Formats: sequence, C-alpha cells, structure tokens
Amino acid sequence: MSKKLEDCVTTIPDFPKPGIMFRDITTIISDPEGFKMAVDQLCDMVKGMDIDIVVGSESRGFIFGAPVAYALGKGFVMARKKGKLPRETISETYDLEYGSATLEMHKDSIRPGMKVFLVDDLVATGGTTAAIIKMVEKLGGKVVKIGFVMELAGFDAKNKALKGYDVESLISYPGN
Ligand SMILES: O=P(O)(O)OC[C@H]1O[C@H](OP(=O)(O)OP(=O)(O)O)[C@H](O)[C@@H]1O
Ligand SMILES: Nc1ncnc2[nH]cnc12
Repeated sequence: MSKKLEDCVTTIPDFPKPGIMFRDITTIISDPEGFKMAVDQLCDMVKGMDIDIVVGSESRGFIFGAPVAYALGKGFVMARKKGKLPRETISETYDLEYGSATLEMHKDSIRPGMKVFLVDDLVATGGTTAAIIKMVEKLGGKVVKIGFVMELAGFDAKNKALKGYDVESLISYPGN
C-alpha cells in the first residue's frame, strides 16, 4: 500500500505544555515522499485558480509556502515575527494556542488587487492566519485561498476565525 501523508506526522502529547497534542511536521519534511506529497497537494488546491502570490508565516509556514510558490511559478512573501524585517512594515498581534505573538509584513510586499494564496503547516485557533489576512487586506490584497497541511478541527477555525474564506487542509485531526 502506498504511503499516506498522515503516516508522516508524529504526535507528541503534552508538548510544549500539558494538554497540547503537538503535531510534528519534522517527520513530513525529512521524508522525501512526505515532503513532496505535502507540497504537491498544496499546489493542487489552487489548480485552475488565478493567484498572484503565496504568503507564509514564520517559521513553519515558510517550509511549505516557499516550495509551493516555486512550483506554481509565483513569488513568496514572508510574514515574519516582530523585528526581523528591515523595511517599512505593517503588523498584527494575535493569540496562539499557547501564548501570543506579533507578525509583520513589508508594506510593499502586497500591491492592491493582488490575489493571495496563504499557506501554513497547521491551523489551530486560526489566530495566526487571521492576523495575516488582516495585514494582506489592509495592504489591498485579496486572500483567495488558504491551504494548511493540518487542521485541528476542534477549534473550528473554518467556521470561526476564518469564516467566509476558502480554507482547505490536507489532514484533519478531530479535537484540539
Ligand atoms: O491557528 P493558530 O492557533 O494561530 O496556530 C497555528 C500556528 O502556530 C504555529 O506556529 P508558531 O507560532 O508556533 O510558530 P513556529 O512555526 O515558528 O513554530 C503553526 O505553525 C501555525 O502558524
Ligand atoms: N497542536 C499543535 N501542534 C503543532 N503545532 C501547533 N501550533 C499550534 N498548535 C499546534
């Protein structure tokens, strides 16, 4: 039987805090078949769609977003953690499953009217993605597709933080 992407994920209970089921992507990306499956399947999500640019968040979003952009023949924009981008930025602060954080994007990275494919490894609350959506929209871009490798369905981000957007995940885990 051929390998499935799910088989490449390792789950670590109680990391980094008690009660968190940590879905570890390191075993996807260290496996050539797993990494290729993930990138190819993310690209398939926008087959036939008109997109201008791929956006990914630091740091695990970079790992999938950059090869997806390359494979699609598009550019890649980084949403970075605070204080890392050298030019004029826009920023958003948001809550995480465990803590809070601020992401920044270069103000000139999205031009008005650009159609954005937002890529990340995982969605839990959707707070990270919602922060990026806010920045993209403030810059005049339109998020036309959001693709995740994994979703923690218990948070119901699709119907809460990301309601109204076109969201797809390659793997869905019930619960948090
Ligand atoms: O849906 P949310 O509740 O916002 O959580 C999901 C986000 O959390 C993780 O990133 P993290 O901020 O831990 O950064 P990392 O990629 O640098 O580990 C993950 O890569 C997502 O970006
Ligand atoms: N449960 C989880 N596993 C891996 N990364 C995460 N980011 C937020 N929640 C996570």
